[in-house]
Amino acid sequence: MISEAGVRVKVPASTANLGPGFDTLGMALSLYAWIEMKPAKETEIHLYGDQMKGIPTNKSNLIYEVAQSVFREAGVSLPELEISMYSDIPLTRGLGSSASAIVGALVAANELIGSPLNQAQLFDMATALEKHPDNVGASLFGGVITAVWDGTHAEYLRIEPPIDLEVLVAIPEFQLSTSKARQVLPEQVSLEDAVFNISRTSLFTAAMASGRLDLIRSAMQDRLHQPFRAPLVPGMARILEEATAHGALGAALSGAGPTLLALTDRREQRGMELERFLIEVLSEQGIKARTIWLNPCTQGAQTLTIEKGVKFIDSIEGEVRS
Ligand SMILES: Nc1ncnc2c1ncn2[C@@H]1O[C@H](COP(=O)(O)OP(=O)(O)OP(=O)(O)O)[C@@H](O)[C@H]1O
Ligand SMILES: N[C@@H](CCO)C(=O)O
Repeated sequence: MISEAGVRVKVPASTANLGPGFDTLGMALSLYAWIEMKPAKETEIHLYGDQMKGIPTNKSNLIYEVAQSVFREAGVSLPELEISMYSDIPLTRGLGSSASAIVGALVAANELIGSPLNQAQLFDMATALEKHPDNVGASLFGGVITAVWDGTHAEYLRIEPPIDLEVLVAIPEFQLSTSKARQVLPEQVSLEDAVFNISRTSLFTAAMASGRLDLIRSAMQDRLHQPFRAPLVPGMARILEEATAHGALGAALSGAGPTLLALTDRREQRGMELERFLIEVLSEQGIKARTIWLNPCTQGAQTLTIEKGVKFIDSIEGEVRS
């Protein structure tokens, strides 16, 4: 049954890899995008917020295309849609903007036609579109996700993030597409490096599950992608090496970058020092960056009630401010 009133979905940003868990680990973050979808006579796409610049407003828009893939899968025809989107998630910076758009569109489109697809089907579709399950798993389910993908089917386990875990991100002004950041990776790795990463990914997952923040420092080391991506983000190698001396539990490139992410223990209160360190190192390399303190987001994509008579952007602005 199609909802004529439309649906609204709020979806979190995410960070992928968390150091060693390349294409495997993800964590949802308290930075959001909102998507509203309604049946329409003629397709209209309204994009709001500074982050949406340059995104197409015709049927080539990712949200529209993903929605149509849900309708095809469910055997429903709904070619004309009114889509509104507001996002605080910066594009092409390593905070899962494409994953949040894909997940938001899948969840909204499915809800719009009465939820014929289950969560596992949505996760498989999201992973097939994004090509790896880490960001989409975190945006769909919230929390910390460890996931595998066999090319058809994705499996995951969701871990509740430790309560004292806090996240500092330094978001450089420049963009770095995932495809560019994947092109620099080697096709083969040594057994030694594979073992290095498997052991740390396992330790990170277990540390999250048991609240052992003290293990994060060793667990966040990586040899599979960060060393090769370091030249793309000047200052990154020093930040990854020295962040723990400035109050971080551990640091990583967020997703494919260029955002750098530090995990902290909110009880330790060394945030200012860490923030200054990240900004200074990037600035020495001529890179302007803004920092944001975030929390792990425990809730994945959620459907919100649409208030009658209130414009999309007015109600979202109310929610962003509150
Ligand atoms: N709301 C949206 N509508 C349409 N296209 C979008 C939207 N959000 C993201 N995209 C597309 O996704 C691209 C960014 O994807 P990319 O994987 O390169 O970076 P990211 O998802 O921000 O970072 P990462 O995957 O490293 O966490 C944008 O350039 C844009 O083409
Ligand atoms: N695991 C992916 C995340 C970015 O989408 C990568 O590092 O390329």
